[in-house]
Amino acid sequence: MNYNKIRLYGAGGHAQIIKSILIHNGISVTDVFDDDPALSHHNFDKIIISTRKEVNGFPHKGDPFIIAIGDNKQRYQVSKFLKSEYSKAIHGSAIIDSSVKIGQGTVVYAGAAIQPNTTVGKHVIINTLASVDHDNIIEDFVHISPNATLCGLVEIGEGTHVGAGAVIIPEIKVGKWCVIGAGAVIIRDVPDFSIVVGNPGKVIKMNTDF
Ligand SMILES: CC(=O)SCCNC(=O)CCNC(=O)[C@H](O)C(C)(C)COP(=O)(O)OP(=O)(O)OC[C@H]1O[C@@H](n2cnc3c(N)ncnc32)[C@H](O)[C@@H]1OP(=O)(O)O
Repeated sequence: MNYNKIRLYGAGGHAQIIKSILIHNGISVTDVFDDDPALSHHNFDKIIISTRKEVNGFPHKGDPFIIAIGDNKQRYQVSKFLKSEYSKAIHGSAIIDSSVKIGQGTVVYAGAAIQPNTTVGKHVIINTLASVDHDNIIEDFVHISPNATLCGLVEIGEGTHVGAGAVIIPEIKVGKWCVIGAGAVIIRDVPDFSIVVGNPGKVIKMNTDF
């Protein structure tokens, strides 16, 4: 479904990029909510402060949302509380093959490329100039950072953050809620919850934050 009005949950630095994409695409941002005013970006003047605990008072019904929060765990948590429809924000310069499937709540930034037969889940971030090649499976709540390169037949598990400029060679499976460090080169499968850095990528610790 195409919407011409969208609400944002989150008013930080990541949210301002989503706002910019929506405006370029001719979509109005009707309301912006945040539960942590200290982190809001100066680009947002009117923010409705709300907390996730006010589930009953929150205006779940209305224009669809994008959860405009860069942190994967936070996006996941908000999605569990927010009982609304979701939309997407896709920059006009992104190159996305017509066979690609993209879930609701996902954002694709300037210059990103997504090649044939790739599936991108819900509430995913494909950041600026990221290259996601053919036959990838990107699960929900993933973030592929700027300039990261995912070769063909790569799988990225739920909630994993692939850092800026990381490279993942073909046919690699990265587990869920992992962090791939900036600039890492991943040449072997990565177990769930791993934090991996370096070339070749090595697990340095486990993600205990989830
Ligand atoms: C638009 C945007 O901004 S999108 C956001 C994109 N963000 C990113 O790409 C950030 C990705 N995050 C990283 O690379 C982080 O450094 C992490 C998550 C891998 C590690 O962070 P932390 O858990 O805080 O680990 P910490 O900084 O303590 O480093 C642990 C060790 O790993 C090393 N290390 C950390 N990151 C890297 C890296 N990217 N490459 C190589 N080594 C690294 C450190 O030097 C340190 O080594 P030492 O123990 O020998 O001193």
